[in-house]
Amino acid sequence: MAKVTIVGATGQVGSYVAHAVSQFPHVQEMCLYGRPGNETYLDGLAHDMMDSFAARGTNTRVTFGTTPKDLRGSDIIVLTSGIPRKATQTRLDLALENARIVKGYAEQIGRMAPEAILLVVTNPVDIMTTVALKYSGMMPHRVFGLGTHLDSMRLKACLAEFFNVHVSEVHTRIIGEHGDTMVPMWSATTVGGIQIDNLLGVARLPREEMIQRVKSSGSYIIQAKGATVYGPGDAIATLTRTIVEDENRMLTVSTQIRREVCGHEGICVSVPARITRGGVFPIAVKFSDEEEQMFAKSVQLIRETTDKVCAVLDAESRL
Ligand SMILES: NC(=O)c1ccc[n+]([C@@H]2O[C@H](COP(=O)([O-])OP(=O)(O)OC[C@H]3O[C@@H](n4cnc5c(N)ncnc54)[C@H](O)[C@@H]3O)[C@@H](O)[C@H]2O)c1
Ligand SMILES: O=C(O)C[C@H](O)C(=O)O
Repeated sequence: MAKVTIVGATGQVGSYVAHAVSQFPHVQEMCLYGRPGNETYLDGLAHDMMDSFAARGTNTRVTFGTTPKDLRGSDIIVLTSGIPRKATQTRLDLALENARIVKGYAEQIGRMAPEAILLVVTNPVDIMTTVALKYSGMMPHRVFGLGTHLDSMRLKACLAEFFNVHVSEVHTRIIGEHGDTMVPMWSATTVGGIQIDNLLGVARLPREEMIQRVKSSGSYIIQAKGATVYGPGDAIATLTRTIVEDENRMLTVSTQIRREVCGHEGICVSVPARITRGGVFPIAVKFSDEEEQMFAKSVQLIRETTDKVCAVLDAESRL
């Protein structure tokens, strides 16, 4: 049984995730965590969720908190606090402002719940995952980011539509940055268990167009309705369930890589990783030459931005 805490529960993504995750049988307590001053909102949210659970027959206990001691006893913490981008911005535009928010929460979590597993959602997620890892002082396998799991699901939806099959027939993965330098792993893409290059219809597959659609999906949805909620929310819920129920799945999430991935190390970026109740562990994989080159560019961009952001945070801490 597990206590799951959603930091940023007053936000659009946080509140949806809290509701979605509470349905899983092993979630005993759902703690809605927010900033001091938001107690009334959080209490209202807790009551609204309890009504929903009564209607659905869910037995999860809902609590809320705004002070660090409320984080104690958490098995999984999902960090969604931060500014969302406007349709005209890139995720990288949010880096410094959100890094300050993530640093503050990471320090609290590192003090109050160092044994929890921390799932970072705040954008730009790869950079925020390194910030969370660094300032929480937690073990690398206990801190990971949503990364390209959402992008992989978006590509899966495009492929299912193109091949006119149920989504469960499609397996595909995207690695690298949750952003413009993301890398589709066509080498690991199958439909009905068949590698796509062996499918006769594949010649017509508009690969570049599909990847552009995945890359622009977030900004398209933000422009149309203000925020992406259900896509990320259910991607986060899947990852949380994978941990709580110890499903031992291999998914692409942002995790600190060591030299096992193309010789890069010391940065959080999405690669295939084993996700268990004990934590998240990157897997040594051989990529195609093209994937490896594209992945190197993605790592370089993330590293440059992460270094800049951490230098500012460190300078501010010394003031
Ligand atoms: N990684 C992904 O795929 C993904 C998907 C969706 C959203 N996101 C990111 O998640 C974050 C939240 O998105 P949202 O749509 O829920 O936004 P939202 O505006 O609805 O919610 C923001 C949350 O952050 C909190 N917050 C804002 N400023 C804060 C501060 N200075 N200190 C502490 N808390 C603060 C708010 O109280 C609220 O709980 C954004 O950074 C967004 O880009 C990431
Ligand atoms: O695009 C965004 O800013 C939100 C999120 O990263 C997404 O891809 O839905």
